Amino acid sequence: MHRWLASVVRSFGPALAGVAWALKTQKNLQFHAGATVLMVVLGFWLGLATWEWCAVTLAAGIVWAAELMNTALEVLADRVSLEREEAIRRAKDAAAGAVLMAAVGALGVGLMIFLPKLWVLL
Ligand SMILES: Nc1ncnc2c1ncn2[C@@H]1O[C@H](COP(=O)(O)OP(=O)(O)OP(=O)(O)O)[C@@H](O)[C@H]1O
Repeated sequence: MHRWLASVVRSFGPALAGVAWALKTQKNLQFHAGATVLMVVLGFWLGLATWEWCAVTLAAGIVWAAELMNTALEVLADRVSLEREEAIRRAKDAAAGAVLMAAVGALGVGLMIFLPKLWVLL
């Protein structure tokens, strides 16, 4: 149990370094970070219910995960070849598509939760 816990904690180091590196270098992730901060501020201001926090947290987490996986795939693809390759184009496009789908889902969740509350206030 103690060894298992120690290895779990040790694996946080590289994982956090990966997030930090991606945040420093990837403009899209910086945009997601800004959107996440805005979401949290708005959430506290509007007093979201627990289930609403669950929905927006899950939606934001999926977008972060998709963007980080997209970044990982881009790094690996560029390591494989910097030449124009059909397979690399398809792989990068599919990974970018995953981010797009996650972002569309998150936008839908955000609109459904935040819009009615903002509407009442305005
Ligand atoms: N080696 C390649 N061969 C063929 N097409 C490529 C190649 N590299 C990039 N592309 C095309 O250019 C697009 C953008 O790829 P790029 O690696 O520049 O991502 P990016 O602009 O950094 O994307 P993101 O904004 O998600 O970080 C890809 O989706 C793909 O269509």
